[in-house]
Amino acid sequence: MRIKTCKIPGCFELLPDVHCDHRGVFVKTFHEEIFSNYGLITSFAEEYYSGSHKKVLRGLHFQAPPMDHIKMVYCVQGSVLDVVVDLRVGSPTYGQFEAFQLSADLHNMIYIPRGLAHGFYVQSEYAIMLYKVTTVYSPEHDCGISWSSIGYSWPDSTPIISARDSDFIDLKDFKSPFRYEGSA
Ligand SMILES: Cc1cn([C@H]2C[C@H](O)[C@@H](COP(=O)(O)OP(=O)(O)O[C@H]3O[C@@H](C)C(=O)[C@@H](O)[C@H]3O)O2)c(=O)[nH]c1=O
Repeated sequence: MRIKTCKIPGCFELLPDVHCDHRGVFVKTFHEEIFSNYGLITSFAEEYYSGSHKKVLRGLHFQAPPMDHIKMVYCVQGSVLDVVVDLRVGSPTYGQFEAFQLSADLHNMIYIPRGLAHGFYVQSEYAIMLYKVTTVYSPEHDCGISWSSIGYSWPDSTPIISARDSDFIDLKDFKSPFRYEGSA
């Protein structure tokens, strides 16, 4: 597995080894010792996935403290534009976004530290996104900021979104509970 640092500190793009043969591919997405050697968290509390149609945009989501979490995401079917936003006050990239192409063909994964909002836009006919998170789902702490308020040029100005996602506050009006601590 190769680990690429990103613009936003504590965020990493993980590139697992891909074993191809006449049957298809074999990809290992988590290995405790490798993660530990890279200083990444090895204990996850939940894993889940979503399936979404083309033009769906989900996000931008995070869980507020004390239920904030590290999140690992990857696309096992289709392709998405995956976007994170740094909400950690004091971070050198506070308020900035970073976008990644994630796809089943690229086999890449994003390791997202606490204090970042996350979302994605589906470019393929259908996309399945898989997540590992370090704290359990807590509806009272499950929050978001408006996808259209972060200064990113999404490829679609009228994506398919949930009612909840359409009501989130703009980034500029958001009072962040997150503080940058110099690492993930
Ligand atoms: C996230 C989540 C949702 N749910 C429920 C709530 C709701 O009834 C249904 C769908 O929830 P949502 O609309 O929030 O699903 P979704 O918009 O797919 O939420 C996800 O979005 C992306 C961008 C993320 O980063 C994820 O962490 C997660 O927040 O599933 C759970 O039971 N457990 C969970 O962990």
